[in-house]
Amino acid sequence: MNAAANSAANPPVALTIAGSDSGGGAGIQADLKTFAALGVFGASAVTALTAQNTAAVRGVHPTPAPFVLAQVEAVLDDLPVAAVKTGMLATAEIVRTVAGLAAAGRLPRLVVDPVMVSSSGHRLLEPDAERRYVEELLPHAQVLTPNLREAEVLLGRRIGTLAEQRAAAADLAALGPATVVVKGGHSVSDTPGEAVDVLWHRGAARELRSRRVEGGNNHGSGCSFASAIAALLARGRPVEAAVTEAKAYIWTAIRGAAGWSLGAGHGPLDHFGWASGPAPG
Ligand SMILES: Nc1ncnc2c1ncn2[C@@H]1O[C@H](COP(=O)(O)OP(=O)(O)O)[C@@H](O)[C@H]1O
Ligand SMILES: Cc1ncc(COP(=O)(O)OP(=O)(O)O)c(N)n1
Repeated sequence: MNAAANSAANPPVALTIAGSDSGGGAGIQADLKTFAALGVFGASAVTALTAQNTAAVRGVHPTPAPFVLAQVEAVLDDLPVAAVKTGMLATAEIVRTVAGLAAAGRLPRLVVDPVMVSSSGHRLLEPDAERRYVEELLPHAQVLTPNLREAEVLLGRRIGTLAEQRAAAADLAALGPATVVVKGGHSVSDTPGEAVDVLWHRGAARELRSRRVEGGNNHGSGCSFASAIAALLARGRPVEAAVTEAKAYIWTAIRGAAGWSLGAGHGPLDHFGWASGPAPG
């Protein structure tokens, strides 16, 4: 079957290239839930197994890079993938493999979430893979979505204020991605009470502001935000609309889970709006 063809009767298809979170809150599990919630059929290539729950990452078992390639090619050779999201890439070899696919033009509407460290503090990317992101993968990203800490690593400098967050978005765009969102879930000092993301698009910075939801259930918020952007791109939204709608989606998902007590650590999100609709079961 021709992977580029998609009948009008079919749902849009998106692919996530990311790690598995056994706890179900982040990684491919969050990505596939987000795709489904936004009306997109999700395919996946698993870059690593993690033994993880809401409180800790207990172990990481990366996939050999050639097998990541085999998964991605199996999907691309068969399904009409309209957008791709990358998350935890784990090793320098996997970053190189994904960058090679992107350079060959095989990853449409590529959203890169440069996952490096979990909120529980565990490394999810080999340190020597950080340079490869900058040199090999970022030039092919359509949208880049670092959190503040990841933006600091990619640029090699501290980001402590909103002005610095805005400058970071511009400087990251200069590395190649057409659009950059520097996420503010881990707030800079001058935006208390708010989650302020900075969107760099078409040469200008814009702030996407929302009230900060208190309660601490935000495990997988970065994964789900990037997946929402990819899903909305797969549905044909222009980039700026996709990012704005993804911000609204993630706020609702975080707020919906604010009263949940799933797990002893940072709990997962309400991807399907269960808190505001009929309760499951
Ligand atoms: N407590 C919160 N209240 C509202 N929005 C939040 C909160 N935490 C994160 N967000 C939003 O969720 C998205 C993911 O951000 P962030 O948590 O910084 O990413 P990551 O999970 O990669 O660290 C962003 O749009 C951010 O503004
Ligand atoms: C397998 C896996 N991938 C990514 C993450 C990080 O998730 P993210 O949404 O970026 O942030 P936190 O949930 O860690 O705040 C992960 N933990 N596991």
